[in-house]
Amino acid sequence: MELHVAKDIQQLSENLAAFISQYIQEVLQKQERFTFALSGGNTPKALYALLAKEPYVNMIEWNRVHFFWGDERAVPFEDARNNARMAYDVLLDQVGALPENIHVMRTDIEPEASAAEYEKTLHRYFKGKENTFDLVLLGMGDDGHTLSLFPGLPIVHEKKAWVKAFWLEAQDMYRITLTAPVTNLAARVVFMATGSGKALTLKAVIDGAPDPDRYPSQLIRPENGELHWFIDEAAAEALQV
Ligand SMILES: O=C1O[C@H](COP(=O)(O)O)[C@@H](O)[C@H](O)[C@H]1O
Repeated sequence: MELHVAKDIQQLSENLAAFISQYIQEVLQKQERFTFALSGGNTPKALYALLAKEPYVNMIEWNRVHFFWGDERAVPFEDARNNARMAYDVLLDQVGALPENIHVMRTDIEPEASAAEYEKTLHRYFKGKENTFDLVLLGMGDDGHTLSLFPGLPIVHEKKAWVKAFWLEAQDMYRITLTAPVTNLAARVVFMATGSGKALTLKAVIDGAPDPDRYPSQLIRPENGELHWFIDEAAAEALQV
Protein backbone atom coordinates (compact mmCIF):
# COMPACT_ATOMS: atom_id res chain seq x y z
CA MET A 1 0.00 0.00 0.00
CA GLU A 2 1.30 3.46 -0.85
CA LEU A 3 0.30 6.55 1.09
CA HIS A 4 0.35 10.01 -0.58
CA VAL A 5 -0.20 12.89 1.85
CA ALA A 6 -1.01 16.39 0.55
CA LYS A 7 -1.54 19.70 2.34
CA ASP A 8 -5.24 20.00 1.51
CA ILE A 9 -7.89 18.76 -0.90
CA GLN A 10 -6.77 21.12 -3.66
CA GLN A 11 -3.16 19.91 -3.49
CA LEU A 12 -4.35 16.30 -3.22
CA SER A 13 -6.56 16.69 -6.28
CA GLU A 14 -3.72 18.24 -8.27
CA ASN A 15 -1.34 15.41 -7.31
CA LEU A 16 -3.94 12.78 -8.11
CA ALA A 17 -4.90 14.34 -11.45
CA ALA A 18 -1.23 14.16 -12.50
CA PHE A 19 -0.96 10.59 -11.19
CA ILE A 20 -4.08 9.42 -13.05
CA SER A 21 -3.16 11.20 -16.25
CA GLN A 22 0.29 9.60 -16.33
CA TYR A 23 -1.16 6.18 -15.57
CA ILE A 24 -3.81 6.44 -18.32
CA GLN A 25 -1.15 7.42 -20.84
CA GLU A 26 1.11 4.52 -19.80
CA VAL A 27 -1.72 1.98 -20.02
CA LEU A 28 -2.92 3.28 -23.39
CA GLN A 29 0.52 2.68 -24.85
CA LYS A 30 0.03 -1.03 -24.17
CA GLN A 31 -3.69 -1.55 -24.80
CA GLU A 32 -6.60 -0.15 -26.77
CA ARG A 33 -8.80 1.10 -23.93
CA PHE A 34 -8.60 2.24 -20.33
CA THR A 35 -11.33 1.16 -17.92
CA PHE A 36 -12.03 3.62 -15.11
CA ALA A 37 -14.54 3.10 -12.28
CA LEU A 38 -15.55 6.45 -10.82
CA SER A 39 -16.47 7.26 -7.25
CA GLY A 40 -19.41 9.36 -6.08
CA GLY A 41 -19.66 11.58 -3.01
CA ASN A 42 -18.14 15.01 -2.50
CA THR A 43 -14.44 14.24 -2.32
CA PRO A 44 -13.72 13.58 -6.03
CA LYS A 45 -15.45 16.70 -7.36
CA ALA A 46 -12.30 18.85 -7.30
CA LEU A 47 -10.34 16.06 -9.00
CA TYR A 48 -12.93 15.67 -11.77
CA ALA A 49 -12.96 19.43 -12.31
CA LEU A 50 -9.18 19.44 -12.74
CA LEU A 51 -9.22 16.49 -15.14
CA ALA A 52 -11.76 18.39 -17.23
CA LYS A 53 -9.40 21.37 -17.68
CA GLU A 54 -6.06 22.05 -19.32
CA PRO A 55 -3.64 20.33 -19.44
CA TYR A 56 -5.53 17.05 -18.81
CA VAL A 57 -8.52 17.68 -21.03
CA ASN A 58 -6.22 17.58 -24.05
CA MET A 59 -3.43 15.38 -22.70
CA ILE A 60 -5.69 12.35 -22.09
CA GLU A 61 -7.26 10.45 -24.99
CA TRP A 62 -10.72 10.54 -23.44
CA ASN A 63 -12.28 8.72 -26.39
CA ARG A 64 -10.30 5.62 -25.34
CA VAL A 65 -11.41 5.80 -21.69
CA HIS A 66 -14.37 3.60 -20.72
CA PHE A 67 -16.25 4.81 -17.64
CA PHE A 68 -17.96 2.77 -14.96
CA TRP A 69 -19.17 3.52 -11.43
CA GLY A 70 -18.25 2.00 -8.11
CA ASP A 71 -21.70 2.55 -6.67
CA GLU A 72 -24.94 4.37 -7.23
CA ARG A 73 -27.75 5.82 -5.19
CA ALA A 74 -30.97 4.54 -6.75
CA VAL A 75 -32.49 7.96 -7.33
CA PRO A 76 -33.36 9.48 -10.72
CA PHE A 77 -30.49 10.74 -12.86
CA GLU A 78 -31.83 14.30 -12.42
CA ASP A 79 -31.47 14.06 -8.61
CA ALA A 80 -28.38 15.86 -7.27
CA ARG A 81 -27.56 12.77 -5.14
CA ASN A 82 -27.10 10.59 -8.25
CA ASN A 83 -23.40 9.71 -8.51
CA ALA A 84 -23.43 9.45 -12.31
CA ARG A 85 -25.10 12.83 -12.62
CA MET A 86 -22.30 14.51 -10.68
CA ALA A 87 -19.63 12.86 -12.85
CA TYR A 88 -21.44 13.87 -16.05
CA ASP A 89 -21.73 17.48 -14.90
CA VAL A 90 -18.17 17.92 -13.71
CA LEU A 91 -16.17 15.54 -15.93
CA LEU A 92 -17.82 13.54 -18.71
CA ASP A 93 -19.72 16.33 -20.44
CA GLN A 94 -16.61 18.51 -20.30
CA VAL A 95 -14.12 16.09 -21.85
CA GLY A 96 -16.35 14.75 -24.60
CA ALA A 97 -16.44 11.16 -23.33
CA LEU A 98 -18.04 8.88 -25.93
CA PRO A 99 -21.60 7.86 -24.95
CA GLU A 100 -20.92 4.25 -25.95
CA ASN A 101 -18.00 4.14 -23.48
CA ILE A 102 -20.07 5.31 -20.51
CA HIS A 103 -21.65 2.60 -18.38
CA VAL A 104 -23.93 4.00 -15.70
CA MET A 105 -25.61 1.87 -13.08
CA ARG A 106 -29.19 2.41 -14.27
CA THR A 107 -31.69 3.89 -11.87
CA ASP A 108 -34.64 3.89 -14.29
CA ILE A 109 -35.28 0.17 -13.73
CA GLU A 110 -35.61 -2.01 -10.60
CA PRO A 111 -32.35 -1.93 -8.59
CA GLU A 112 -31.91 -5.73 -8.69
CA ALA A 113 -32.39 -5.73 -12.48
CA SER A 114 -29.89 -2.88 -12.77
CA ALA A 115 -27.31 -4.77 -10.69
CA ALA A 116 -27.81 -7.94 -12.79
CA GLU A 117 -27.41 -5.94 -16.02
CA TYR A 118 -24.24 -4.28 -14.72
CA GLU A 119 -22.77 -7.58 -13.62
CA LYS A 120 -23.32 -8.93 -17.16
CA THR A 121 -21.66 -5.87 -18.69
CA LEU A 122 -18.62 -6.29 -16.46
CA HIS A 123 -18.23 -9.98 -17.21
CA ARG A 124 -18.44 -9.20 -20.92
CA TYR A 125 -15.75 -6.52 -20.59
CA PHE A 126 -13.33 -8.42 -18.43
CA LYS A 127 -13.81 -11.99 -19.68
CA GLY A 128 -10.48 -13.82 -19.87
CA LYS A 129 -8.55 -10.87 -18.40
CA GLU A 130 -6.24 -11.19 -15.43
CA ASN A 131 -7.55 -7.92 -13.99
CA THR A 132 -10.88 -6.13 -14.09
CA PHE A 133 -10.69 -2.30 -14.09
CA ASP A 134 -7.46 -0.49 -14.85
CA LEU A 135 -8.44 1.98 -12.14
CA VAL A 136 -11.04 2.07 -9.40
CA LEU A 137 -11.36 5.40 -7.62
CA LEU A 138 -12.86 5.14 -4.15
CA GLY A 139 -13.97 7.41 -1.35
CA MET A 140 -14.29 6.53 2.31
CA GLY A 141 -17.17 7.72 4.46
CA ASP A 142 -16.62 8.93 8.04
CA ASP A 143 -18.05 5.57 9.15
CA GLY A 144 -15.46 3.58 7.14
CA HIS A 145 -17.77 2.60 4.29
CA THR A 146 -16.51 2.53 0.76
CA LEU A 147 -18.50 1.94 -2.43
CA SER A 148 -21.93 1.17 -0.84
CA LEU A 149 -20.38 -1.35 1.52
CA PHE A 150 -21.71 -0.02 4.81
CA PRO A 151 -20.69 -1.24 8.27
CA GLY A 152 -22.63 -4.18 9.63
CA LEU A 153 -24.55 -5.00 6.44
CA PRO A 154 -24.61 -8.44 4.72
CA ILE A 155 -23.15 -6.87 1.52
CA VAL A 156 -19.81 -6.67 3.36
CA HIS A 157 -19.64 -10.48 3.31
CA GLU A 158 -20.36 -10.91 -0.40
CA LYS A 159 -17.77 -13.31 -1.84
CA LYS A 160 -19.06 -14.10 -5.30
CA ALA A 161 -21.29 -11.51 -6.99
CA TRP A 162 -19.59 -8.53 -8.63
CA VAL A 163 -22.56 -6.17 -8.36
CA LYS A 164 -25.39 -6.11 -5.85
CA ALA A 165 -28.43 -3.97 -5.03
CA PHE A 166 -29.88 -3.66 -1.55
CA TRP A 167 -32.19 -1.48 0.49
CA LEU A 168 -30.26 0.95 2.71
CA GLU A 169 -32.66 1.59 5.58
CA ALA A 170 -30.56 4.38 7.11
CA GLN A 171 -30.84 6.49 3.95
CA ASP A 172 -34.26 5.31 2.85
CA MET A 173 -33.02 4.32 -0.60
CA TYR A 174 -31.71 1.42 -2.65
CA ARG A 175 -28.02 1.28 -3.38
CA ILE A 176 -26.30 -0.50 -6.26
CA THR A 177 -22.66 -1.31 -5.70
CA LEU A 178 -19.59 -3.13 -6.87
CA THR A 179 -18.52 -5.70 -4.30
CA ALA A 180 -15.12 -6.30 -2.76
CA PRO A 181 -14.34 -9.35 -5.01
CA VAL A 182 -14.54 -7.42 -8.31
CA THR A 183 -12.78 -4.37 -6.85
CA ASN A 184 -9.93 -6.52 -5.59
CA LEU A 185 -9.32 -7.77 -9.14
CA ALA A 186 -8.55 -4.25 -10.39
CA ALA A 187 -5.07 -3.37 -11.60
CA ARG A 188 -5.01 -0.26 -9.44
CA VAL A 189 -7.26 1.06 -6.67
CA VAL A 190 -6.99 4.62 -5.40
CA PHE A 191 -8.74 5.85 -2.27
CA MET A 192 -9.27 9.55 -1.58
CA ALA A 193 -9.97 10.76 1.96
CA THR A 194 -9.89 14.29 3.33
CA GLY A 195 -10.75 16.18 6.51
CA SER A 196 -10.25 15.65 10.22
CA GLY A 197 -13.68 13.98 10.48
CA LYS A 198 -12.13 10.93 8.80
CA ALA A 199 -8.86 10.85 10.75
CA LEU A 200 -9.74 8.29 13.44
CA THR A 201 -11.57 6.02 11.01
CA LEU A 202 -8.64 6.21 8.61
CA LYS A 203 -6.26 5.20 11.36
CA ALA A 204 -8.45 2.21 12.24
CA VAL A 205 -8.74 1.22 8.56
CA ILE A 206 -5.03 1.46 7.83
CA ASP A 207 -3.34 0.63 11.15
CA GLY A 208 -6.05 -1.15 13.12
CA ALA A 209 -6.80 -4.84 13.59
CA PRO A 210 -8.88 -6.36 10.78
CA ASP A 211 -12.56 -5.64 11.43
CA PRO A 212 -14.21 -5.26 8.01
CA ASP A 213 -17.70 -5.49 9.47
CA ARG A 214 -17.03 -2.24 11.27
CA TYR A 215 -14.64 -0.75 8.69
CA PRO A 216 -15.61 -2.09 5.23
CA SER A 217 -12.80 -0.07 3.59
CA GLN A 218 -10.45 -2.73 5.02
CA LEU A 219 -11.95 -5.20 2.53
CA ILE A 220 -10.18 -3.49 -0.34
CA ARG A 221 -6.89 -5.27 -0.95
CA PRO A 222 -6.13 -5.78 -4.65
CA GLU A 223 -5.04 -9.39 -5.29
CA ASN A 224 -2.57 -8.62 -8.05
CA GLY A 225 -2.78 -4.87 -8.29
CA GLU A 226 -1.72 -1.70 -6.50
CA LEU A 227 -3.44 0.08 -3.65
CA HIS A 228 -2.90 3.83 -3.15
CA TRP A 229 -4.33 6.19 -0.54
CA PHE A 230 -4.38 9.90 -1.41
CA ILE A 231 -5.18 11.80 1.79
CA ASP A 232 -4.76 15.32 3.14
CA GLU A 233 -2.93 16.36 6.31
CA ALA A 234 -6.18 16.68 8.27
CA ALA A 235 -7.20 13.09 7.48
CA ALA A 236 -3.64 11.94 8.25
CA GLU A 237 -3.49 13.58 11.69
CA ALA A 238 -3.96 10.34 13.68
CA LEU A 239 -1.52 8.31 11.53
CA GLN A 240 2.18 7.93 12.28
CA VAL A 241 3.56 9.31 9.00
O1 LIG B 1 -22.28 7.56 -0.37
C1 LIG B 1 -21.17 7.60 -0.83
O2 LIG B 1 -20.13 7.99 -0.03
C2 LIG B 1 -18.79 7.68 -0.34
C3 LIG B 1 -17.92 8.71 0.40
O3 LIG B 1 -18.36 10.01 0.02
P1 LIG B 1 -17.66 11.38 0.46
O4 LIG B 1 -18.73 12.43 0.23
O5 LIG B 1 -17.28 11.25 1.89
O6 LIG B 1 -16.50 11.59 -0.45
C4 LIG B 1 -18.54 7.65 -1.83
O7 LIG B 1 -17.26 7.16 -2.11
C5 LIG B 1 -19.61 6.80 -2.53
O8 LIG B 1 -19.38 6.72 -3.93
C6 LIG B 1 -20.95 7.41 -2.28
O9 LIG B 1 -21.99 6.69 -2.90
